[in-house]
Amino acid sequence: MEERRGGGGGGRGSGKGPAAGKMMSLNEFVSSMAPLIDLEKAAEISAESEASSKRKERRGSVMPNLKCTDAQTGLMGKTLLEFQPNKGDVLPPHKFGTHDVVALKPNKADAGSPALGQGVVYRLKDSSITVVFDDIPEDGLNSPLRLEKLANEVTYRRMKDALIQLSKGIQTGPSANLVPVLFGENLPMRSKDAVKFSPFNKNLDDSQKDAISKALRSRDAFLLHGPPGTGKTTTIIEIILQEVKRGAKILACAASNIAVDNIVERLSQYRTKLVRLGHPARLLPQVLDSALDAQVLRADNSSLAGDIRKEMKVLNSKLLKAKDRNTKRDIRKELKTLAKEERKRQQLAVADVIKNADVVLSTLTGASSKKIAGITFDLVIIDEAAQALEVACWIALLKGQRCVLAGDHLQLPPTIQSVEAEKKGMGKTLFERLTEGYGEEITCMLTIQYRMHELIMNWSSKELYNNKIKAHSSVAGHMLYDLEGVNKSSSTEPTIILVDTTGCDMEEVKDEEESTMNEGEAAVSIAHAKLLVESGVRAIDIGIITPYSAQ
Ligand SMILES: Nc1ncnc2c1ncn2[C@@H]1O[C@H](COP(=O)(O)OP(=O)(O)OP(=O)(O)O)[C@@H](O)[C@H]1O
Repeated sequence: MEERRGGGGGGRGSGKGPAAGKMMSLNEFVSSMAPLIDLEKAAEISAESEASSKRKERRGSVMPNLKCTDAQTGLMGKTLLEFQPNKGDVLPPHKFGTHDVVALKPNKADAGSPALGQGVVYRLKDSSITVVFDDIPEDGLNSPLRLEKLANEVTYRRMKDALIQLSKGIQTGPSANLVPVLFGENLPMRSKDAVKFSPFNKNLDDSQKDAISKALRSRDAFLLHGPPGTGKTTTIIEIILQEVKRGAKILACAASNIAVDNIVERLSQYRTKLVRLGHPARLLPQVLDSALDAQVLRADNSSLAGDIRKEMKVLNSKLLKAKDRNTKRDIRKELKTLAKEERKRQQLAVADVIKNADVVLSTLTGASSKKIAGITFDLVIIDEAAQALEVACWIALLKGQRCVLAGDHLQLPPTIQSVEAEKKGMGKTLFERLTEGYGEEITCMLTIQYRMHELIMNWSSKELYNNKIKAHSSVAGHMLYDLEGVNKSSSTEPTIILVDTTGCDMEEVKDEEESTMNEGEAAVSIAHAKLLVESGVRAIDIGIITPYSAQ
């Protein structure tokens, strides 16, 4: 049995539901978002590439004058190149991070000149940077080189593609029933009876169990509202396990690689058949075993492909030695047939791994991978959905019949670079839009938090969550001096210290990139951190956060 939420009326196939009118229509969404994607793309590209080479060096998005010091094959057959500075022992100051997409160019090449290769940053040390390339750049590696951080244009193309698909192909696609609900044309539905389940995680609290039961009842869209530390990811893991148990095939996504890896890591503790899509250089080492490339390498079809490659190597050396034209022609023909067979075997191996997986995990943009094109998922789960652009969510949502979005729209929204795109609504998330449109009909909020002392929690609980959050007894009164080796002192006894620096002659200044800093306040933070270390707190357990990079 099924019931429709929102008080009878309207509903699937019967025209507009009551939510229509207050929710944005599909047409409005598509026509307003398309130009905003262009604005955002232009903002990112101009930030990265319009600056002069020297300015980019100063900003740290170009690393000049490097030498290639090591080349290795590894990481699932890909090539790892290590670079070190030509002058001195340490890399210049830079803003490169692991996972960044970079272009390798001759050091003196013009700004727009073609790259020797494009890769992903794999490892960073003070003295070297290691980049993974799918193919080894053929030449130029012996001369001075530079690396340039690239703007990620692919992401914008994928978002545009999702918009195009959304505007035309939705009547027949996997998400044909979901789309009208997410645009307020049909009302959300759920099965009439509560769903009973036997949890895999025996520690779940009542608010988590309630949310899981409601998610399992939902026939289309469900929102899991998780304030900080309330076990949103813990709850998602249980939803995935319960859905797999009842035979669902799931696509689990998040905007960032790190959030996806977090789910992979926690899910790997159970016996779930899962596969993680994405470039191996972008994955945490502890999830590499779940990576598609790793599973493909272990597959039968893949070892057949390997045998074919060996055969091709032998033929290639024969070809080099062959003198007779006819022999050469025959070898080339055979090589062509083998190459075709090798590609087919690789594709079969990939398709097998994906077909056998109950849970496929990727970033939202990664969900546009050809490897899962044409696959329908029973459920699409998006973690950190309140920090993801709605257009990016659609890349994944178009592949699913139902969705669970987990997040907290009362925390920070996604970062938008273009001021105009932000003003025109690009940062409004699907999570927030659905919360406004359907509210509690499709939402469940987790209410017990497992991270903060209750004095820290009280402010946000009161201001943002209607006083509904309770601290679990394991954390409600925990103190720094409860940690092993930490003494009671004036710095470890207080739960919160607010330092008012007004009138202390601590003025803000701007650095050359117009980023703000305040040396006096930095000194206060450092002094406090030192006091904590003197009281026995491990330096590695202290975090210092500031809103500006210069600070
Ligand atoms: N029912 C529970 N019993 C005990 N500990 C729990 C429970 N649920 C969650 N936790 C713990 O609380 C912490 C936060 O959980 P989790 O990472 O799932 O929350 P989250 O809401 O996703 O976090 P974030 O605020 O970072 O988004 C973790 O250390 C987790 O092990």
